Amino acid sequence: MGMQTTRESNLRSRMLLIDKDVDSAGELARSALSCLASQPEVITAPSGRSGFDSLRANRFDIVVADLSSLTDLAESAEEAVGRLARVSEGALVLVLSEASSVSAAVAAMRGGAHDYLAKPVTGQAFAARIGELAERHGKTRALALEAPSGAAMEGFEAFVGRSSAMQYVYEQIARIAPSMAPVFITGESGTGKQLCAEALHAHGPAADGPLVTVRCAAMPSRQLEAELFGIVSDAHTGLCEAKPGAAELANGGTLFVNEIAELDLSMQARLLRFLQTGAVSRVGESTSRQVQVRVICATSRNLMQMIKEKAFREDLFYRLHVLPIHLPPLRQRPSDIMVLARHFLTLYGRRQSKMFTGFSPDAEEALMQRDWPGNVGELSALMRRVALTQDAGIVTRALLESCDTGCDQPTTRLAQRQRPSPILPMWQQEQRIIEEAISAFNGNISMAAAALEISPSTIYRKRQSWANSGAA
Ligand SMILES: Nc1ncnc2c1ncn2[C@@H]1O[C@H](COP(=O)(O)OP(=O)(O)OP(=O)(O)O)[C@@H](O)[C@H]1O
Repeated sequence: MGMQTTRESNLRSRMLLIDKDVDSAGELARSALSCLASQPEVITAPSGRSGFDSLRANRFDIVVADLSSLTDLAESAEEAVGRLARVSEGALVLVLSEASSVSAAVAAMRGGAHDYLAKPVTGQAFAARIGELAERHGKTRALALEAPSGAAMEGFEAFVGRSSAMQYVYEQIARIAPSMAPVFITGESGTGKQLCAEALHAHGPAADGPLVTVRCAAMPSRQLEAELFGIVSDAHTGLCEAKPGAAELANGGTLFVNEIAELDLSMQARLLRFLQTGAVSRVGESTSRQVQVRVICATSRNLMQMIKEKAFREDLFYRLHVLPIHLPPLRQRPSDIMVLARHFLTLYGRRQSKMFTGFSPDAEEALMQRDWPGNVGELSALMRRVALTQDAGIVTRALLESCDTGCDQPTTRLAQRQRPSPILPMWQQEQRIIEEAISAFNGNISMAAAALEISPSTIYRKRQSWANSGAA
């Protein structure tokens, strides 16, 4: 049997589904795609070889292949997936397998698959995985995939955003909030780490207690110690006033230590002792008092690298890194950009008693093209300036550019899109970053992968594809 088209072809992206059981595969695709706002055209192929032929003849955006249907393509699963991946030309490759075996997953990833999913798969899980993959590989726009329309949450607590990456964050927060165990939030500056701590606290067992935040950046160690653990008054000089620290004030609630990487080694030792004993003693005090707090900490820095450089204690890291949450940068969830831009424009407009009706198409295009190194914080600041500068109505690109002068990252300003040359191809930059990480960890791929926040199998897969293309 040849190819079957299961949807009409006036749609933007195309998916190839290779499965010997074309009927159930088609059924899976139909139920999965009905969850997506924009539905790709689905072509099914009953064997590896027919799928391979379709890939050679047509361009696809997504390839989904059942591993057991590829046996006519090559003897080993790795080789079969490799052959498909090589003719897929930039498509996302997702491999399905009946058995959730580690070897099948490893073979698929080594062959060049972007991800692996064990069967049976529900339509919703399938759609969510494709959405995640598209986000991770920056293909959301190309694939015109949006988060599931019915199921997606517009936001969560103070978070705004309905991308699949943020759906995953909301789900993680809801899942881990009820525990008292420490949470470790990672994410670039402006991705919402403070909001995440607030949402965790609001949904946690200590929600009735206080949430006390300490921001460790740019504070002298002595002051930070007093800030965290409190201080007694100096009886001799009378210069300082007694005050409780954040750990004490958070008793019965949550202590949020933001920018934890800024703690020096002596403060790290002090925090570790506190986590081990639950006892707080103020600076200058010989006694201590017991407190009950949930600890959340956050960083935008690479702690694995700091541990390697002996700038951060490994034992403290593992004590804190119990429930990790990663907040994705805005550039990896482009479907949130305009949602957030409208949200902030309305918010700041209202504060100025101004009514904005939206953005001109070229303004939208400019916002969508920007990299947002300062993430949501940067977008929020830009919208605040727009609301202050313009009276009301439509926001144009020219206005955005004029408001962009105060941007912290001048190289990304809307008016200055041209980058320094030469620009290396993405794969070469990626190869350099990955190889540098591997050598920084003396060839230890697991540690390099952890530092880069990707899976080891991604590194293996990429190295394999560079070797195949002669780039290694
Ligand atoms: N998804 C979101 N929805 C709405 N507002 C957001 C979102 N993410 C971040 N913000 C807003 O962006 C700003 C920066 O967020 P926040 O301070 O939580 O980031 P952060 O990761 O803690 O940044 P930093 O590391 O710079 O402190 C805040 O005003 C926050 O309210």
